[in-house]
Amino acid sequence: MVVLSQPVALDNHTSAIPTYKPVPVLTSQSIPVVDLTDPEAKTLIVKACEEFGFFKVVNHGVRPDLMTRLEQEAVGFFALPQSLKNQAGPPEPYGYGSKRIGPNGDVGWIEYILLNANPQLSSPKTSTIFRQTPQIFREAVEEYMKEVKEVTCKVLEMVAEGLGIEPRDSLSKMVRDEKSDSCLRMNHYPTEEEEVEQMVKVGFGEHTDPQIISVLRSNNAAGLQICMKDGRWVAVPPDHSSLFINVGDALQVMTNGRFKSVKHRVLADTRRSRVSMIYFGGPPLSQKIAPLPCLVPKQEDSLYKEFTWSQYKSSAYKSKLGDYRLGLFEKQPLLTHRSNV
Ligand SMILES: C=C1C[C@]23C[C@@]1(O)CC[C@H]2[C@@]12CC[C@H](O)[C@@](C)(C(=O)O1)[C@H]2[C@@H]3C(=O)O
Ligand SMILES: O=C(O)CCC(=O)C(=O)O
Ligand SMILES: [Fe+2]
Repeated sequence: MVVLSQPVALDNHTSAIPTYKPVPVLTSQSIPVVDLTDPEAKTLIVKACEEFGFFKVVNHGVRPDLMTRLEQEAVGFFALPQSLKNQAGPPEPYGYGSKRIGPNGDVGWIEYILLNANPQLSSPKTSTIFRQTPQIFREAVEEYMKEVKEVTCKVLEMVAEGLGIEPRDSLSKMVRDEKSDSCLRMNHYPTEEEEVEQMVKVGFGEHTDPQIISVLRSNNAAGLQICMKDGRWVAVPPDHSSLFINVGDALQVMTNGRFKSVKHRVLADTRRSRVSMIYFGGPPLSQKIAPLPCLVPKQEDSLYKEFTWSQYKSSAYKSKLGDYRLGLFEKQPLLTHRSNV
């Protein structure tokens, strides 16, 4: 496995995809695994969210054939001629994108499709994606999203129970809401013919996900790494039959920092193509986000200002991938002692 030293070269083809000389990183045996059918699951989830902001889920209930079918459809789309794929881009923010991530100059060794989870809000570009391939792709997306949304809500209900938040659907109802601003991303980290020996490319630079939680499924190609509390990077062994959960910024705020949104990245192994699909469980745009009163009995202990998801999202889209987006929404610490000078 690898960690990054300083970038040693820039890819001249795409101008700025950082390429690094690999140095060893830990491969984690210690990433928590939660069996959703375990009666202790809620306690284990809370512990994992506090310690890592990340965990793996087994017995999640998403049918394996749905995951495989969506992966195959995505692979079929990514195999189309570049000119056809480009008709579905550039993403704004939904649609097909290649190498550029977001609107502020971030790049990676990646191509992707970003879809709004709400079919009523699908953009003309999204429709173009489906026009390139048979109807089966649209169906695979819809069926997968239905089941992965259930897992998302189940995990959020377990979080609520584990933290003693009432009612138990306080968090999950934001994702179940028909106006929920959730999205699905399918990422493809391609192989490269001309392999530069002993180099890794940044597929998706380090960042936290802005939403409540993200639910990730990938094929068996490695690449995902998470950052531990002490700053060390840990490689996550891929497992195509499991799902991986990330705590997002909105959940960090609602738990008043008890859960931390996990910093993560993908370092592409250009000998093996990685395909991942991530469901980002988000609240409605008008949803107010603030520490939950039951977790912060004294208002003055609240670490964050209240904001709407719409405000956070606009702010996120003005930021670069690696920026600390929550900084703007933190309360200033109260000065308890005045100096006489
Ligand atoms: C650089 C950016 C891409 C991103 C929007 C942003 O300005 C900052 C957050 C990025 C991120 C990370 C998690 C998800 O992949 C994503 C869809 C999201 O909601 O926030 C992406 C955004 C994107 O690629 O549009
Ligand atoms: O592709 C992956 O494995 C992770 C990508 C990711 O973090 C994201 O899309 O936000
Ligand atoms: Fe992410």
